[in-house]
Amino acid sequence: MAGTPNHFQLIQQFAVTAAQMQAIETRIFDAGMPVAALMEKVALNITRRLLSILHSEHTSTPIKLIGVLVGPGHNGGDALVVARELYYRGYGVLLYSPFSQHKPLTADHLRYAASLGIQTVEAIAQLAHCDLIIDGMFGFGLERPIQGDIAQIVETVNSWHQPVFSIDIPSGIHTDTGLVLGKAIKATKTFCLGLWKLAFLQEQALPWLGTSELIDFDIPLTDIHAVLGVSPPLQRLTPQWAISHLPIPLPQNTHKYKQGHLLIIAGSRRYTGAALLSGLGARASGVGMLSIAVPESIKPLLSFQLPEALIIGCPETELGAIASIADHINLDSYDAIACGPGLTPENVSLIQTVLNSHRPLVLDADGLNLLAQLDPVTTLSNRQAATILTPHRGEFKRLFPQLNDKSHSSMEGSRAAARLTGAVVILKGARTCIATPQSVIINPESSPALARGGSGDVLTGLLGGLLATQSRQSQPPELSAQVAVWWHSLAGIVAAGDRTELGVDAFTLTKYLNLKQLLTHFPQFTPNSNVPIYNN
Ligand SMILES: NC(=O)C1=CN([C@@H]2O[C@H](COP(=O)(O)OP(=O)(O)OC[C@H]3O[C@@H](n4cnc5c(N)ncnc54)[C@H](O)[C@@H]3O)[C@@H](O)[C@H]2O)[C@@H](O)CC1
Ligand SMILES: Nc1ncnc2c1ncn2[C@@H]1O[C@H](COP(=O)(O)OP(=O)(O)O)[C@@H](O)[C@H]1O
Ligand SMILES: [K+]
Repeated sequence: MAGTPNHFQLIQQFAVTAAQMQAIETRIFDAGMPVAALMEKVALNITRRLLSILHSEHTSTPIKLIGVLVGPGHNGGDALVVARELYYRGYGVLLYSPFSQHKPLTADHLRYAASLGIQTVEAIAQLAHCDLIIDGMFGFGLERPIQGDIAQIVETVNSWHQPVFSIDIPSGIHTDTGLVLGKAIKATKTFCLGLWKLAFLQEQALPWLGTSELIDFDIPLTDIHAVLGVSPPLQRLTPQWAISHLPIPLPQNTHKYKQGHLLIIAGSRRYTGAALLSGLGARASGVGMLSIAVPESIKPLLSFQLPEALIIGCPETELGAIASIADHINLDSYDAIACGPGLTPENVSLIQTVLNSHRPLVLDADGLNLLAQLDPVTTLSNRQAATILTPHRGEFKRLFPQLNDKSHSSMEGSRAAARLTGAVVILKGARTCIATPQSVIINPESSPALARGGSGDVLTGLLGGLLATQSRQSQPPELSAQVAVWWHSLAGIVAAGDRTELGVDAFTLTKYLNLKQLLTHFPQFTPNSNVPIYNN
């Protein structure tokens, strides 16, 4: 039935540590699934996917000979089953295992492979002429840094040019932190097994993971819930979730004010474009009414570019920043306020006025830099209405110097900031985290095409618009944050697909926010379908 998620779609929302994955596997084994049977199932699923890639993708060299790195544990066991299957499908296969000891199941598969006549080589150099390398050295059982001979092997493989497909995780990457333990295989593609591991959500791991995909092996949802809880505090943001919470279709009897009225406070004589880009982001959100407060001198430009918006000219400072909110503006009459892009850090009293309002508020860019000059924790804790902060790493450090611990991941940092302030914290980057005091949701897919001036301003407008509409419908602010982050990054991905990663300036990005065009990529999901995130 359309809109009913299947197992593969349902498990996309979870992310696990090595310990959680082990606990889930233990439950499966305790319930009676034989370890060897599960290994066979997992590896056959990997093989099926691998073969479909080998048959469909145009590689510069046809893949005939495949080198397989075999570790001492069950990651090595998986690799050996894959190797055996590839051998039977007619591929040349060379095994290399630089370990004297293997777990019993892995040792059995190694022995069986030898009995079939699959060749084992004695030196890594003998794999140099393989067309593809499969990395089955270490998975989530990596427990100490890779050193010595194994480190040399990893370096040698990384110096080659053929594709490398890693099983579960590139060997050497820590499953939880995504950090390199000593040395790590640089994969072209990684087949993550069963459930997404935390490393796949950590920016530092991205250069090693290559493209990544999940290989499902039907882990029962009851086991996942038993280990992670029914509402896990850490989740992945999925298209299904975001699409099901888009505020469409509109009620037939709605009117423009019911669809929310957003006030954007942005821009200066120096940063005109920031106000415009936020306005265009808000336009794409479909918000019912849009007002934009800017310094008087840039009002004509905004009026020309956004004819549907109400542009409010404000008194300005000598340098062309907003000096004060125009007298006739009642901040509390809007459904939401988005404040910050292009303001300049000149006027702290402006941000104080905005913070004193009783409306849901998005603070971005100079709005955050101005907030940093106040006491952010006390100021935000005292706010009556919802606040959403959208810092990038630099702004985050200025706002929360007390959380500036380099060992903190984005997920830990954003969660700590949300707990300190009560705000929703969107910590932007390649893997944007959306934190509330209770939970963190991470956007697992984006495009580096967005790493470009002005794309954050677009997000602020889009988010502000959604917040104005959805707060009218009593939706929690984090929901608007999640939908906006997903929508914005999908626009970046699709735009980069059409125009290359260099072709996505912020203005072009606003054109790609066209929802109809974006939804064609997910015909299986229905907007506003109210699917609970932990539906099973
Ligand atoms: N039971 C199964 O068949 C399943 C297997 N899976 C596979 O099993 C893997 C986990 O298996 P294991 O728990 O055996 O762990 P691994 O195969 O990841 O590695 C553990 C082995 O490596 C050794 N080791 C760890 N760090 C080392 C280092 N730095 N240098 C040298 N040796 C080191 C350990 O002593 C141990 O022998 C997963 O990543 C996955 O590939 C699961 O994905 C699915 C279910
Ligand atoms: N490497 C990357 N991959 C994916 N998205 C990125 C990357 N770098 C930045 N982004 C996204 O681009 C946007 C940049 O926002 P921001 O830094 O505020 O830029 P600006 O202030 O110029 O508008 C954010 O949404 C961020 O998540
Ligand atoms: K691996």
